[in-house]
Parts: sequence; C-alpha cells; structure tokens
Amino acid sequence: MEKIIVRGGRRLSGSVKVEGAKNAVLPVIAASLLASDGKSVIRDVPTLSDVYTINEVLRYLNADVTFKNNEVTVDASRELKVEAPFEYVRKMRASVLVMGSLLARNGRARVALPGGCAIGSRPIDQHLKGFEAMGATVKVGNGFIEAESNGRLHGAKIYLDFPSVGATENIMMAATLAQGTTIIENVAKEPEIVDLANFLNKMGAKVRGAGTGTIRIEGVDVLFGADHTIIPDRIEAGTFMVAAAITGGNVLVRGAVPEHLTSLIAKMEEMGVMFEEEADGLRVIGPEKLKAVDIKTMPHPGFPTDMQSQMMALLLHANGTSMITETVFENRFMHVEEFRRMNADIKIEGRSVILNGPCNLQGAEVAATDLRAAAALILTGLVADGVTRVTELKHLDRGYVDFHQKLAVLGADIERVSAVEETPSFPKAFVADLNA
Ligand SMILES: CC(=O)N[C@H]1[C@@H](OP(=O)(O)OP(=O)(O)OC[C@H]2O[C@@H](n3ccc(=O)[nH]c3=O)[C@H](O)[C@@H]2O)O[C@H](CO)[C@@H](O)[C@@H]1O
Ligand SMILES: C=C(OP(=O)(O)O)C(=O)O
Repeated sequence: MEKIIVRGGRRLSGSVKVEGAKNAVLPVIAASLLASDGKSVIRDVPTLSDVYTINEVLRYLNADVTFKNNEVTVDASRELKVEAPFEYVRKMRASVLVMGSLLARNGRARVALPGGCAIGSRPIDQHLKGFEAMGATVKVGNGFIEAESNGRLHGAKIYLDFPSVGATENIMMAATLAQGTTIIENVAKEPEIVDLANFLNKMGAKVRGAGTGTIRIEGVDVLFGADHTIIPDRIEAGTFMVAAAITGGNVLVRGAVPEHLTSLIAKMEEMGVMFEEEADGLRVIGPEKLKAVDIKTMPHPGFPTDMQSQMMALLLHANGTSMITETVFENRFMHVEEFRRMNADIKIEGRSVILNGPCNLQGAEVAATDLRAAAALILTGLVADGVTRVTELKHLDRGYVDFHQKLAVLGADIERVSAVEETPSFPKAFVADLNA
C-alpha cells in the first residue's frame, strides 16, 4: 500500500498545467465506438487509471486502441461484441457509457449492473428510460442490464427527471444513429456534454443545443472516426485553485477555463481569494485570512459536487461558520470522519455539513474514501500542523496525474512512498503508456 506524506506550512507559488478532463475523455472514448469507418484520434488524454480502464473495455469489445503520448487512437471498424463485464464496471462506473454506442451500432448491449459506490446508490434508470423511448427493450437480470432493439433505434422525445450527466451522454450517443429526430429535455449542461457533442458532430452526427437545457439530435446512417482535443479538466484546475488559496499562495493554473469555473470562482471570491485572468490561465492569490461561506452543490452551472470535498478543506481553514449542502449525491460526506481525525470541528446534519473554522488542523493518518476526498485530505495536509499520511491512493489515481509531484513543484513538502518502507516510489499514472 502506498501513502502520500505531507508536511504542512508551505505557501505555494509558481505555475501548474491542467490535464485533459477525465469526465470529458471517458464519454468521448466511449463515443468513438460509434464509428464503423475510420480511426478516431483523441488528444490531451490524461494518464489516469480510468482511461486505462475504458481503453481495456473497448479492446474487450473488439476495438483496436492505442495510448501513447497523451493520445488515444481508436479503430472500431470491426464487428463489436455486445457485453461489458463486471470486472470493468466494478473498477469504473463510467463503463456504462459504452451502452448507448453499442446499442446504436449493434442493436444490442449487455452491461454489468454498476451497483452503488462510496458517494451514493447511483441508479441508471434515466439512461434506460431514454433507450426504451427510442424503441429498445430493457431487461435486468443476473447482474446485467440488457437492451435490445428490433432493427434501428428511432427518434423520440425524452424528458429527464434530473439533468443526469451520464444519462444525457448515453442517450445522445444512442440517438446519433437512430432513425429520425430525438429531443432530450432537462439535460445536463456541463462543459463535458458540449465537448462530447463537438466530438460527435466531427464524426458526422447532427447534435444541436449542447450546453442548453434541450438537446436535439437528427439521426444519421453512419459515423466516421474523428480527430478531437479534450477540454482542460475544470475539477483538477479547481483543486489547484484551492491549493493556492488554502496556503495563502500565488499560483498560475495554466489551462484553466474561467467560463467553466464560474460558480467556484464566485464562491472563492466571496471568501477573499483574488483572481487574475492571464493569457494562458488563471492566477489565484490566497488572502491572509479566508472568510466563511455557505455552499450548495447543484448541476452545472451550479456549484460542482466534484469540488465539494476540496472546498470543505478550504472552509475548515476559513474564519467563521460555514454550511455545505450536497444535493447531487445522497451520500457524499464519507470524508467528514477523516477530516475529524485531523481535528476538524465539523458535523453532519441531514444533507448538510456545518463546520466552524478556522480549525486547529493537525496531521494524522487518513484514508481517501473517494477520488475528490483523496485530493481534499492532501490539501488539508498542506496547512495542518505536523505530518499527514493519506492512504487508499487508488482513488486519487483515477482522477489526478502526478498530483503530489505537481504540488511539490509549487513548493509543497510532499512525497509518495510505499507504506512498508516509506521510501519514494512512482504512482502508476507516472509510468508512461502502460498499454503501448
Ligand atoms: C464520469 C463522469 O462524468 N462522472 C461525473 C458524472 O457522474 P454521473 O454521470 O454518474 O452523474 P449523474 O449526473 O448521472 O448523477 C447525478 C445524480 O443523479 C442520479 N441519477 C443519475 C442517473 C440516473 O439514471 N438516475 C439517477 O437517479 C445519481 O444517483 C446522482 O444522485 O456527473 C456527476 C455529477 O456532476 C459527477 O460527480 C461525476 O464526476
Ligand atoms: C465522482 C467522480 O467520478 P465518477 O463519476 O467517475 O465516479 C468524480 O470525478 O469526482
């Protein structure tokens, strides 16, 4: 088992480069399965364990995939298999995103039921409702969901009960090859949805309205491989914005797109953090004293749930009482107990957390409960008194490339070691192109 060891007390300065977005690249790779002709080239792909997993899923399905120098190429022109087994879905829930493409290409898809995870039960009923509206029959049994259509899917009018990111993506992908027009209402508006729509349109699809509440897709007969560069990761950018702010530092987050980060910037400004837009990114200047604020997570353009735990770390260090309300996931407060181990004054009340800062944060051995919690605990370690040891780094490696090394370059006292010897080691994500 590996650990990240942080010694608190350093102000961060310098610049850090943001990778391509995990939550954009996973659906884009899944969408590349729709091309029965030509190769897709996907650029700025981060070396994350989730990317290796989705590549494995595509290979299992009979696509030809390479991953080198942050570039994924996919040739899905051969006949595809229809099944994504549990071993992949268990590792990464986003494996269910191949379902829309497979159903559209093959008329059949069989994907292991994802089950719950550390942040909630995460059903996929809205994805399935969309497939059914387009003419598929959906059956659930023996741990699998199977969707089948008698011939080609047809266009439909679909209203999502909640603007689910995954359901919007899966239905969009399925609708690209359907006969006729599909209109999806109350869709997710995240920048990753727009990135997926842009990729699909480069493949020959006709998708309009991505980024608004209604998406309209005119089905086409065939899609082709396309060349696409993934948008920068707004959650990684946000995590480094918090790292700068919590240490009272001055950091240029290169590649950060301010329009993707409006709600986070607004909240951090309320806390006293200063921002300067520069040609290649966003400069973040932390104040001497941070002010407490209240936060409620919401679908985009509301405050992102994927920044909730990192902001909790920042608010533990702010002056006053704050409340964080989580409305997107039912159980995304597992990290609260770990923060308590670091002497945080924090309590859960229903879907909210109340915290009183500034806490006299103390280094401790803590375990990451999910990927953003991993980052948040490390951020807390940057200002805690003494040494913080963070374990369960498999979560971190799903979403951050070389996180400790990037922080070290900014001046943090941080290292990653194997737990037994506590000697330096390299994370999986640092080993270039495991799949080459
Ligand atoms: C790979 C990826 O892009 N992951 C992101 C995606 O996850 P994901 O696509 O899983 O998130 P959704 O937007 O679908 O889920 C949001 C909420 O809707 C519920 N729901 C969803 C679908 C459904 O059919 N039924 C249902 O009830 C979920 O349980 C959850 O409570 O968006 C989340 C919300 O911004 C982010 O936290 C994740 O980082
Ligand atoms: C919850 C997240 O991802 P996933 O949906 O892949 O679990 C995340 O990126 O914070």
